[in-house]
Amino acid sequence: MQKICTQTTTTTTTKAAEANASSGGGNRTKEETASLDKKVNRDRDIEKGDKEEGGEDDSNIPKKQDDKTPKKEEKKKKEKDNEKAKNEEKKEEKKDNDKKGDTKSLQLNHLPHSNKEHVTLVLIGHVDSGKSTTAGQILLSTGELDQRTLEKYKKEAKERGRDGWGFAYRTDEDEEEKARGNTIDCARVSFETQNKRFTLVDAPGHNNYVPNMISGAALADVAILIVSARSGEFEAGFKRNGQTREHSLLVYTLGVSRVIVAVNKMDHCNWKQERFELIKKEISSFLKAIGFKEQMLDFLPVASYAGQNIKEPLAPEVCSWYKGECLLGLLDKMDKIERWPDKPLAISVLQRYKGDYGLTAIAKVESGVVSVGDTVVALPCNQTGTISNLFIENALVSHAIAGENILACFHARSKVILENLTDGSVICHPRTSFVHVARKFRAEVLLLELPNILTIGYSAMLHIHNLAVECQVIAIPHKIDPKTREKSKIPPVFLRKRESAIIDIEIKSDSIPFTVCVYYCTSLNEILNCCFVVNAIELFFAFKKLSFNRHLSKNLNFSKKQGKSKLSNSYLKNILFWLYFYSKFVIITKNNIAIHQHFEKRLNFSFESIFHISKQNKCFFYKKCNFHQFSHKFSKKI
Ligand SMILES: Nc1nc2c(ncn2[C@@H]2O[C@H](COP(=O)(O)OP(=O)(O)OP(=O)(O)O)[C@@H](O)[C@H]2O)c(=O)[nH]1
Repeated sequence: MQKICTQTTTTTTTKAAEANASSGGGNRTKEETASLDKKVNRDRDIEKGDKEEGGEDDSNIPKKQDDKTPKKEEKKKKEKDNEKAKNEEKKEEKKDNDKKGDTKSLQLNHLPHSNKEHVTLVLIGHVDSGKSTTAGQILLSTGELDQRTLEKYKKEAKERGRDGWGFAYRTDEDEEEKARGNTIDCARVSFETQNKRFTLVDAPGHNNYVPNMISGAALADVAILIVSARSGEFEAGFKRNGQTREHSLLVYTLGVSRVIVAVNKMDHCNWKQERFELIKKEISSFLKAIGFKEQMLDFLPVASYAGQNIKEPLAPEVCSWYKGECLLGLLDKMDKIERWPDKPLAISVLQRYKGDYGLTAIAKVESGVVSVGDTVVALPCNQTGTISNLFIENALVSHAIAGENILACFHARSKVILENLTDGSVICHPRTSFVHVARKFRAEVLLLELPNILTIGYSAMLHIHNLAVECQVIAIPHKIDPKTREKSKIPPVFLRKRESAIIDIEIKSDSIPFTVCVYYCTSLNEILNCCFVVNAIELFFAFKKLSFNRHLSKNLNFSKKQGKSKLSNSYLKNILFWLYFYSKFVIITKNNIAIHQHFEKRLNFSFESIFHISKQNKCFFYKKCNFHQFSHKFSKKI
């Protein structure tokens, strides 16, 4: 899963970074080109340094003025000397930086568009509902795709016998994707509206590529759910195992709270209001049942292929009953996403590579601010490094705040190395008290659509951010009464569908430990208040609550009986767990061999710690305690 996704993002982002690095061609925006030109010119100035001493830079100082008065001449001379000294300084600094692989002196202080809020969107929905077409149409409407290129795509699609797939070729660039007419990997593109900047992730809709979709959606803020209004297509996507349902569950558990439902292909039903209302009613009640709040849902009819209701409101002769915003209008007017720029730094790493700027992480700033020159620590490898360069949308920046998707480059002298900066790692400032590495944790779960039962011993894969690790349910200390919310005193032997319980999870010993950022919130309920989802075939279950309990050792209540579960392994099939970390969930899937092997290759860490929690000033602070101490206490209790 991760491998495939890596390729896509690396090709888009790496290429861009490399293009910048070499100051070569590439698909840059005007601002990027301007900033790079600036940088190159400055480089040249510095290189020329000595030569300019000979008076070549006098062209900037009109000679006539110099001759006017001796005072002025003196002043000019002084200025010139100062400039020379500055050039010398810059030259030295640059030499030094070049040696270190650091280009701090070349940084831009601000992005040209930094006053606009950045939002990451993910396009989700059943296969062929029109996600890629919508992405193409959005890019065309915002000037990120030109008509000529689109015509080329359309022609190519026609030649391949896929007339109508032209728009999709903007994001489905891969040969296989074009040949199949399906998105396989998540593609990332950027666009801007009047008030906002967006990164748009086009996720695959096909059932086979759900892991790719999870990876792509892991860092999204808002989802655009594309539902086809075409007769039979909506029904197929919305049936029990359809991806309209599955993707909605996934994004919810990945922490997305806002969904824009675009009912697409309205041209197929002649813009009939009844069809739209029926779809709206069904999807709305389903999304609310998952846990989305009504006020966070928007519905609009569109016909992406013709670009109707994407950039411009609908003409009355096309559709007289819809009076709301068009898609780009809705996106532009969306409420600000809550961010934590003033909290400690936490950057989740999507992927990493070694490029012209050295070790580079493709990442998202989840909280805090990161600046060029910052000393940071990567977890779980616990290796330090210095940020030498930061890129946002291919532009060099001096800092990046919460919410931004970045390329973070490490100084050549950094201790952190490529092999250890695994996907899903978290970068934070050293000695931060809220990012931790763990092997064990406790969570409250609600089991939805569980065909059989759940007992101690479930083996599964845990996904957090972009990381997947193997884990196991090691205890079910309490069942929770759905009405009173009281915890049972006796540990249940097993759990059934729709039951809620406290369970303890352990990361398997040969697996990479995972890094947990505990986001700040105003009350414990806030951190714990979430919903959870279960899918019938996949047998998902969700951790409703994450509670790194202060008295974990006291509360833990392993039962020897439970340990000797009579249930056979046949029950332990394809599980997906969801664990919520404020706005982030962890997903656990069982028997995902590809992921397992992928991680096994690089698993050589051994962090053993659990959390203790205390509450101070409306924030949560965690102290690590040694796992062995914990086990000791625990075994004493037994
Ligand atoms: N009539 C009509 N067809 C559309 C519309 N939007 C998309 N299509 C067609 O639907 C088909 C699938 O579109 P895609 O954009 O590839 O669908 P997708 O959801 O990205 O597909 P996957 O990524 O493979 O899940 C193409 O033939 C499009 O031309 C629309 O508004 N009206």
